[in-house]
Amino acid sequence: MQLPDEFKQKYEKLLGQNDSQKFFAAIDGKKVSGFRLNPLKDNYQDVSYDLNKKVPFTENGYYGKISGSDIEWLSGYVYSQDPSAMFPAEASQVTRGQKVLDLCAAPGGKSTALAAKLDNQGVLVANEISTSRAKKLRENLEKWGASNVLITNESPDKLVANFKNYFDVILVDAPCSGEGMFRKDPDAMKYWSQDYVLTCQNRQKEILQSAYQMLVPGGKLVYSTCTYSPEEDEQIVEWLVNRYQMQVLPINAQSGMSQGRPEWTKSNLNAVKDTVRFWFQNGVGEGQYVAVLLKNELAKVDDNKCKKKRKNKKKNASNIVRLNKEEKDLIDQQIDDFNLPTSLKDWPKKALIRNEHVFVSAIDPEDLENIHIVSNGVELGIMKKKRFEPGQQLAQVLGQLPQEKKVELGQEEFQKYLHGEAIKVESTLKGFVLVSYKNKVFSFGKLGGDKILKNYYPKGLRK
Ligand SMILES: C[S@@+](CC[C@H](N)C(=O)[O-])C[C@H]1O[C@@H](n2cnc3c(N)ncnc32)[C@H](O)[C@@H]1O
Repeated sequence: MQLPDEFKQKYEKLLGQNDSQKFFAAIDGKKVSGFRLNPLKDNYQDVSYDLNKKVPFTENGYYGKISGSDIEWLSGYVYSQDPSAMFPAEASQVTRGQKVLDLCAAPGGKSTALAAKLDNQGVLVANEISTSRAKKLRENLEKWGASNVLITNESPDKLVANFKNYFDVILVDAPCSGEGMFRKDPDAMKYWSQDYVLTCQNRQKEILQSAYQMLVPGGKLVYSTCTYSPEEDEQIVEWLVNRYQMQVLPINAQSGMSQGRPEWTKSNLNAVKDTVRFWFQNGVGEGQYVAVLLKNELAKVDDNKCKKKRKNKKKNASNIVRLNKEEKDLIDQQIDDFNLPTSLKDWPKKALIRNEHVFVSAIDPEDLENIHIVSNGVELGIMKKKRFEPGQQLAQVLGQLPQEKKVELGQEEFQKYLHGEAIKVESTLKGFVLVSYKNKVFSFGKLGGDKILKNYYPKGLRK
C-alpha cells in the first residue's frame, strides 16, 4: 500500500525503525471483522453464526463476518463492528439506569452497545451532527429495539442548553484523521495530511468543550478515535487534564492493547499510560485509541442556563398532546394481545401524540427545547381517523420477548415479504400480527379472513 511520505516519516520518527516497519507491514495485512449480538432480543444467541471465536474483552462480541441481508441483521439480533471498536463502550462500564450520551453516534455501533448495557433502564441520548447519517443511526437503533433512546441531530454546542451537568457517562467517539482505517478503507489515506490531523484536533477540542459541560460532576467521559496520531489521542487527553483538571481513570489493558505514550505528550504526562491503543500489528482489529476520564466531583456548576430553560419549557412540546380515552381504546385493541416489555407496560399513562405519531418518550418533550429530535423513545404507531396502525419500531421492540400473535415465514415467503409482497399463510390469527423468520421478529403484517398476510414492512426498508 502506498502510504503518504509525510505519514511514513512521522511514524518512523515516533516509533523508531523496527516498530514502524512492523506497523507499515500490518497496514498491508488482512483486515479483521467482527460482530456483536443483541442481548435485548428474545433468545439472542440463537443465530446462524459461529460463536466460538469471542472477542476477549467484550460481553457479546465475536470474530466473523455477517451480511446485511441476514435475518439476524434485519431483526436487530446482530451489529457488524470492528473488534477494536467494541472497546470504547466496554470501557464506559455503563450500568442500568444511568443517563448516557453518545455525542458522535452515527451509524450507531457504540450506541447499540450502550443501549444493550442500559437494558431499557435510564436513558441514552444518541446524537449525530450530519442529517443523512442521523437517518442511518435511527434505522440501526430502531432495529436494535431499545425503548429508552432519544436520537438528536444537532451540533454538540446546541445540546448544551438542554443537558448542562446532566449525563453520568458521555462517549465522544470523535471524528478524526482515520489512520486506523487505512487497512480497511485505503481511501481514508486520500484525506490524510499533517494539517488535516491538526484540523481534526481543533474540532475534537470544540466537541469536548460541549461534552464537558454536559457531564455531571463526578461523571465519566470516554474519549475514543480510530486514529494513531498523538495530536488527536494522548495530546487531547493532556489538554483535558490541563484545562478541566479531569482525572485519567486506569483502563485494565488486556492482551492486544498497548498503553498510551507519555513521551508523545508535550508535558510527558505519565497518566496517559492508563489509556489504550489498538495497533494493527497487535492483532485485535483495526486502529483505535480509548481514554476514560473523570470530571471532578467539585467542578463548578453553572445553573444560569437551567433557570432560563424552565421559563421556555414548552417550546419543544408545543404540538404534542396526551391521548384521549377513545384513542387509547383504539390502540389497546391492536396491541393488547402482544407481550409488552416492562418499559412499555404503562403506555396508557405515558403515550403522547404528535402529528398522528403516537409515542412513549425516553425524555419528556417538555424538558427539551430548541433541538432537532429525530426520535424520542418508542413510536407505537400512527393514529389514523378512527383507527390505529402499529409501527415498525414497535415490532422491533416486541422482538425482545416471546410472542404468540406471530406468523413464522419460510425462506421463500421471507424473501417475498422483504420485497413488499402480500402472502397467503396458514394461520387462524386475525388483525395485526408480528412477522418472523427463523424465530426472529422483523415486521408487522395484517391478516384478514382470507388468510392473506398484508405487507407492513416499511417501503424504505424493502429489498
Ligand atoms: C467516528 S464517527 C462515529 C462512529 C460511531 N460512534 C459508531 O460507533 O458507529 C464520528 C462521527 O462524528 C460526526 N461529526 C463530524 N463532525 C462533527 C462535529 N463537529 N461535532 C460532532 N460530531 C461530528 C461524524 O458525522 C461521524 O458520524
